[in-house]
Amino acid sequence: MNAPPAPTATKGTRTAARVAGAVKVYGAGGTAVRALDGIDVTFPAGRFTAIMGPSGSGKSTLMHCAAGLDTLTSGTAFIGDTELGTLDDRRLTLLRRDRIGFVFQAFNLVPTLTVAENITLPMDLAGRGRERGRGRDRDREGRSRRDGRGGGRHDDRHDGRGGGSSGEWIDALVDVVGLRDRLHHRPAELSGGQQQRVAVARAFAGRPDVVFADEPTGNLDSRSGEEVLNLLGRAVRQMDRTVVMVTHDPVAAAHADEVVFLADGRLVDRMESPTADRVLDRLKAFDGKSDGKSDGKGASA
Ligand SMILES: Nc1ncnc2c1ncn2[C@@H]1O[C@H](COP(=O)(O)OP(=O)(O)OP(=O)(O)O)[C@@H](O)[C@H]1O
Repeated sequence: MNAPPAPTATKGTRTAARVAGAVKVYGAGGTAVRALDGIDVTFPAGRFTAIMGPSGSGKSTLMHCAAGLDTLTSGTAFIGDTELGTLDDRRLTLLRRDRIGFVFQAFNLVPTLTVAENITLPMDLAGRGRERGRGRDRDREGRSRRDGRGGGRHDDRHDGRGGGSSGEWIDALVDVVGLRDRLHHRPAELSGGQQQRVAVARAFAGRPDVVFADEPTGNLDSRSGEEVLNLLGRAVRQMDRTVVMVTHDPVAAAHADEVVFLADGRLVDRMESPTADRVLDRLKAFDGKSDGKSDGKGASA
């Protein structure tokens, strides 16, 4: 077997998600809104990408269509090699469950379950034979790197460890999110930042192809928000995960490897290695342009 490539060599070479020619029109006739106006964008695996743009520029619509939560009016959306438009509702639901993680502004934890139970909930609901999940994941990732997740097969599901290599993964996640001493608490006993860290751990628990985060720090104070953003960054850089995050906040976007900018339903710019100041400057430039005539590429319904 070939030696696994160095992590940097794999960066940006696999595609976690992409849309091509993406158009989304809400409504019809005179009241139609063209929320996406022909977007081509690729979200590389193993990267943290932020989606930014003025209010109403189509960020959430892009995320929802890329994640299979909503359908495009025309164009295509892919998770890996799977074109979402070819899936019936059932297969789309399974794809979302098995291959995508979500983090929303509201933490959406189940109040009656412990932290550990919340983290493993999607896998438990799926009744995912951990064997099945593990095999699929291994097949997918084995191409690019050795996962080193083999191991014991004991199954103590609700202590946050789980069984076998999935358990080792959950175990590592619990440490990354810093929740080891909170595993048996209920969400109401946690701060907002801690609750969002549980939601982040839950999103990554099934080792999805990509985690989509929609304003994940919107309900948090800046310090807790910073912790959650650091966490997303660590998951990408230390655990080879993929994150696509919608945000209004240049400071949040600066945690990403790359920022894609939308304006009037179009992709207007990309920025590698962003800083908050550069992102802010770029947004100001849009504001100047979008007051009035946008940048000449404005969406028309
Ligand atoms: N369900 C809907 N029905 C009709 N129009 C919609 C719907 N959802 C979004 N829109 C419109 O589509 C456009 C893009 O909305 P979207 O929420 O994607 O933008 P956004 O960049 O995420 O905005 P914000 O930053 O304010 O959340 C807006 O003009 C919005 O009013």
